Amino acid sequence: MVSETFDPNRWEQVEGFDFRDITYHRSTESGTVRIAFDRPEVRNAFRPGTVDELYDALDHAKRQTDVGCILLTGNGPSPKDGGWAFCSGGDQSIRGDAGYEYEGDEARASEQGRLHILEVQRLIRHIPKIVVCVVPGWAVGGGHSLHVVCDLTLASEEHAKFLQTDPDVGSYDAGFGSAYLARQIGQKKAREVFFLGKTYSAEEAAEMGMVNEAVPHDELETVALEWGERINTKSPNAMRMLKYAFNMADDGFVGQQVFAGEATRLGYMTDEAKEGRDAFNEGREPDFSDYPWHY
Ligand SMILES: CC(C)(COP(=O)(O)OP(=O)(O)OC[C@H]1O[C@@H](n2cnc3c(N)ncnc32)[C@H](O)[C@@H]1OP(=O)(O)O)[C@@H](O)C(=O)NCCC(=O)NCCSC(=O)CCC(=O)c1ccccc1C(=O)O
Repeated sequence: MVSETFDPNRWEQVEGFDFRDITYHRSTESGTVRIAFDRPEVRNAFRPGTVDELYDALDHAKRQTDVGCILLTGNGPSPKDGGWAFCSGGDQSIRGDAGYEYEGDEARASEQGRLHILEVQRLIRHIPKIVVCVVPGWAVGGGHSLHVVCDLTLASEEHAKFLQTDPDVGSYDAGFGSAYLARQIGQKKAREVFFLGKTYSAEEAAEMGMVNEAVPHDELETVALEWGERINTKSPNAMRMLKYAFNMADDGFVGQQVFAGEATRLGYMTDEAKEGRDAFNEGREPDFSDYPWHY
């Protein structure tokens, strides 16, 4: 069993990977993929290998031109105590003095401690698809930050709980996890999340504006798939440009660069740009006289 909320009839495993800490499936019905943390016995805490796998799956999903939606979730429940989690952040049991350390992998044992979940955050931020965080239980610490950076969040009414423990363990996501959270729920509330470390239900998180919808636990993945189907009916160009437009105001020159890159791609697709390319390759002056100065 992948997860109690997972319907095996609606998914097929993506071939070519041998993941240990995550699962990766593609919908049999729409251009939606499902990537899930698979360490339910530790509330889906991530270790460096988990982060590597997550990055690889997201990067693979990014390159599928018939996929418009990525569901990021956590498998469960825990076989130990039945508890549910999306993700409880960095695995504290393998945290070294300078980051999280590879374990059980002698080839990588000599590597520096890693803090590369931030690379995953940036990939989610810039991936030209809609990423929906599907929260079946705890979203805590670095797991909370991951939900913040996703485009949408759907949560289990009964089991989802949102909590920031970063300062309890001497950690601080001073990027999207905090500053972008403040954009979503306001400065006072975001400071409350970190400075008081209260636990919020799915309903409270929706009221605060950091969750889009809370639905019954049994319907969580059905609704998530419906969202995926809905997203996939829309224009890929429009969705990509909108995502980058939403990001741009907060992302400075990097946001502008990502948006502008897509604008350049659209430009390349025009006959006008092709004339410039063809003229160069044919060794002649370009003739743009057929192309209007649009206003
Ligand atoms: C998540 C809890 C609130 C759940 O509480 P509860 O339901 O009562 O369950 P427990 O009995 O506590 O836990 C069950 C079981 O799971 C183990 N476990 C839970 N979380 C973790 C974890 N994060 N690491 C390791 N193990 C974990 C727990 O020990 C139990 O094991 P047993 O053997 O059964 O006893 C609660 O568990 C909790 O508070 N967990 C800790 C949450 C936490 O503090 N997470 C770390 C926050 S810091 C972080 O994530 C930094 C990472 C990060 O994103 C980052 C930030 C800035 C720069 C870089 C980075 C980066 O790249 O990493």
